[in-house]
Amino acid sequence: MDARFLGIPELAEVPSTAVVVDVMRAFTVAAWAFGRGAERIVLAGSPDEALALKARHPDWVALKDGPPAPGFDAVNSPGLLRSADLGGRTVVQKTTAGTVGALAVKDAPLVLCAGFVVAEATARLLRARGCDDVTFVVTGEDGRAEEDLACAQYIAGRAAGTGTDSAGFLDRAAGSRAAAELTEGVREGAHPDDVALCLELDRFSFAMAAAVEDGFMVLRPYAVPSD
Ligand SMILES: O=C(O)[C@H](CS(=O)(=O)O)OP(=O)(O)O
Ligand SMILES: [Mg+2]
Repeated sequence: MDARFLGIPELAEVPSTAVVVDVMRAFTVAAWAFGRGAERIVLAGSPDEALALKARHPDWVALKDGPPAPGFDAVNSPGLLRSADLGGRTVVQKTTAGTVGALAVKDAPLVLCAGFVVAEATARLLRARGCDDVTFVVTGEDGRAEEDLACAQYIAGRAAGTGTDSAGFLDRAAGSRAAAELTEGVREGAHPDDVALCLELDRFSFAMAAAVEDGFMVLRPYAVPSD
């Protein structure tokens, strides 16, 4: 497999297959939302767009990163979301890195969003589709976020079938700046279990695929058959 690892500012062309990685915390949160029953996640381009969607659809669940904010129902924390009942709900998500990365590749024919919690399912889907040219979007810190790069490289290894061992990749993520900021309380809207939840390898068996629907980038769980 031909894999490249790019930060959001480096995305010059539309990739044929994009895997957008945000371990801490957007796509760990997205996976938990599906795990708690959400039907779909609309990826919003701005807080104002998220609030406008919420105003039009009061039953939708508006979520953004940072501290709790007026008009939003939830924050970007797996620890805080894991007990929510989201059965059948539509979630609107806006974050600093993850949702921005997915929107940056919205024209790609296949867009997967991933973190360690859906790593194997994502790799399995890449294998099943025979994707041999994959752009990994390393969303954090303009492509330098260690947790996202480690996860992207891990998924690439698994997709290539090289028998990649997870331990070193998870250690890199555990030692990342994002993990430290979450642990030290620098990032707002956090739960003490967030880092551990973001490092829970293959917590979920589905992958997550995003596509444009009615003008919006919509993320849905994707059941991947075992190979
Ligand atoms: O909520 C997060 O952890 C981050 C926010 S920031 O990087 O601390 O500003 O957003 P994400 O898009 O999930 O990386
Ligand atoms: Mg992040």
